[in-house]
Amino acid sequence: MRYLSDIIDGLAFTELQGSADVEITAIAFDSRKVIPGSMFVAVKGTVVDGHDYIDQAIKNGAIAVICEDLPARTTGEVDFLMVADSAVALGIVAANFYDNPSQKLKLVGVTGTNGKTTIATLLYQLFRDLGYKCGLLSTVENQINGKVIPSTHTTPDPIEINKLLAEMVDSGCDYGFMEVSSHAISQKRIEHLVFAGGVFTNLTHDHLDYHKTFLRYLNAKKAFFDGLPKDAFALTNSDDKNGNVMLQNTAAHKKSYGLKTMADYKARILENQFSGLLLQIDGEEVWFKMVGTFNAYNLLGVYATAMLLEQDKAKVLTSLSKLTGAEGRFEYITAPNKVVGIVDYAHTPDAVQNVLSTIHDIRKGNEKVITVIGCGGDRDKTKRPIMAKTACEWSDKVILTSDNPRTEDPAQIIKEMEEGVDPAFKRHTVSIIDRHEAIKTACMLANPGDIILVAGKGHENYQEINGVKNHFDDMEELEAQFKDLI
Ligand SMILES: CC(=O)N[C@H]1[C@@H](OP(=O)(O)OP(=O)(O)OC[C@H]2O[C@@H](n3ccc(=O)[nH]c3=O)[C@H](O)[C@@H]2O)O[C@H](CO)[C@@H](O)[C@@H]1O[C@H](C)C(=O)N[C@@H](C)C(=O)N[C@H](CCC(=O)O)C(=O)O
Ligand SMILES: Nc1ncnc2c1ncn2[C@@H]1O[C@H](COP(=O)(O)OP(=O)(O)OP(=O)(O)O)[C@@H](O)[C@H]1O
Ligand SMILES: N[C@H](CCC[C@H](N)C(=O)O)C(=O)O
Ligand SMILES: [Mg+2]
Repeated sequence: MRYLSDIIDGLAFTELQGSADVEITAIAFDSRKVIPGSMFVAVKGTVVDGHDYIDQAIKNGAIAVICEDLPARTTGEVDFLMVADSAVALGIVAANFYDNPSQKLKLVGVTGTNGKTTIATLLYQLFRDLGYKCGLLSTVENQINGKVIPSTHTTPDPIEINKLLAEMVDSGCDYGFMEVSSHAISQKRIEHLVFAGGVFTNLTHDHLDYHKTFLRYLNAKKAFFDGLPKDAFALTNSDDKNGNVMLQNTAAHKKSYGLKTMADYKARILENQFSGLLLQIDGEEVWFKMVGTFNAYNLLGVYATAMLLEQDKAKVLTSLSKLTGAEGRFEYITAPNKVVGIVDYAHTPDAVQNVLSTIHDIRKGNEKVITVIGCGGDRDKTKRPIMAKTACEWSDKVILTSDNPRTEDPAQIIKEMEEGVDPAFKRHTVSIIDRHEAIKTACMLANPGDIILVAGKGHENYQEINGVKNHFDDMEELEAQFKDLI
C-alpha cells in the first residue's frame, strides 16, 4: 500500500484533479488487470489507445488515472493526473510504487541485436559462481537466486520489471542483469531505472517492421546509453560499425571490448573447435566451453563487465571457462551414426551467418551442412529473403519451414523466404510447412558425419499459431529422430 503523493514523486504532471492523499493498492496499465484501489495509467499503444479504456478501468475499481488527454467527463471520485507522456509516467510510478529497487542493487543492462541473452545469462551464472546473490531478466527466463520465473518478453513491462527487481532486493541480491530490447527502450519500459552499467553487443538487421528504418532502430538502442548516469559504465563492442556511435552522447564512463580494433579489453582467438574456444583474453590463455567467434565477443563482453564491476581477474576467468550460457544457443547432440544436430536461436540474418560460418570453420572434413530454417510471423518481413539467402550460401541443403507463424499464413512466409534463394541453389532447397516433417526430412537426408542446423527457435518449447502456443521443441524433435539414426 502506497500513498499517491509518494508514487508520483518526480513525476512532471500538468494538472492534478483530486487529492494526492489517497492510498493506492496497485498500478495497472491494462484496464482488465485493474483491482479496486488501483492507479490506471492510460498508454497509447501500437494497436489501441489505453485512453479508450479509462471508463472500464474505473468500473473495475481504479481510483486514480494518469493520462495524456483528460476524458470529456471526469468524476470527482477519481483522481486525474495529466502528463505529457504516459509511458514515461508509467516507468516513474512503477519504480516509485516498488520503492525504486534498481537503486538498491547493481543493475546491468545488455542491449544489441544479438547476444543479449547470452551475455546476461553468462553474467548471472558468473556472479552466482563468484558467490553473489543475483537476478536475471531474459528472453529465456527470469531468475532470482536460482528460482525460475517464466518470462514473456525479452524486457518485461515497467510494472513487472520493478516487481521483479523488488523481489531481487528482498532476496538480498547484489546484482541484477537484464536484457534491454529496442522495443523496451522505445516504449519506455526502462524509464526511471538506475543502471550501474550498460553493455552493447552489436547492431544488425532486425525489427524493421517496428522501427521502420535502421537509423531509428539504431537511435532506439543509443537512447539506452544516452540515459545512463555519469557514475555508470557504458561498455561497447569496438569492432561493431556502430559501437562508437552508441556511446557518442553518454554521460557514463566509456569502455570498449574488441577482437580486431583498439579496445580497453582485448581478446584473440587461438583455437575455435566444436568443443570450445581457446582465447587469449586480456593477456591470459583460457579454454572456454562456448563455441564460435560470436561467443568470443560474448565472453569478452562478460569478462570486461566483470572487470568494470571490480571482480578478481583470475576468479572470473576460472569461473567463465566452465560456463555454457543460455539454453538453445548452439546446443548440439550426436546421433549413433555420428550425424550432428545443432539447435540455435539464430533468427536474424547476422545470427544465421554467424552460426553457419562457425559450423563451416570448425567442421573437420567436407561433411554436408543441412539447415532447417523458418521466419517468425508478425515480425520484420524484410529479413525473410535475406535469412533464406544466407542459409543457402552457407549450407549444402536447406529446408525452409515454419517458425512461429503467429497470425500469418505460413505458406506465404515461406514464399517470401524463397524469394531470397538463388535460382542455382533451388534444387538444393525444399519447402516443408510442418516443422516436425522438416526436421525429420533433414535427418533422412543426412549421412554419417553430416551436420544439421535447426535455426530460429532455440530454447522455445512451443510453436505459436494464431494465438495458440502448441508444444514444440527443436531439441526434442532431433532427439526423437536421432534415436533411429544407427
Ligand atoms: C508491439 C509491442 O511491442 N507491443 C507491446 C506493447 O503493447 P501495445 O502498445 O501493442 O498495446 P496495445 O494493445 O496497443 O494497448 C495499448 C494500451 O491499452 C491497454 N488496454 C488494451 C486493451 C484493453 O482492454 N484495456 C487496456 O487497458 C493496454 O494494456 C496498453 O497499455 O506494450 C505491451 C506492454 O509492455 C507489450 O506486452 C506489448 O508486447 C507485445 C505483446 C509483443 O509481442 N512485443 C514484442 C514485439 C516485443 O516487445 N519484443 C521484444 C523483444 C524483441 C527482440 O529484441 O528480440 C521484447 O522485449 O520482448
Ligand atoms: N555476439 C553475437 N553476435 C552475433 N550473433 C550472435 C551473438 N551472440 C549470439 N548470436 C547469435 O544470435 C542468436 C541469439 O542469441 P541471443 O539469444 O544471445 O541474442 P538476443 O540478443 O538475446 O536475442 P533476442 O533479441 O531474441 O532477445 C544465437 O543463437 C546466435 O546464433
Ligand atoms: N524476440 C524475438 C524472438 C524471435 C524468435 C523467432 N522464433 C520468431 O518467432 O520470430 C522477437 O520477438 O522478434
Ligand atoms: Mg534475448
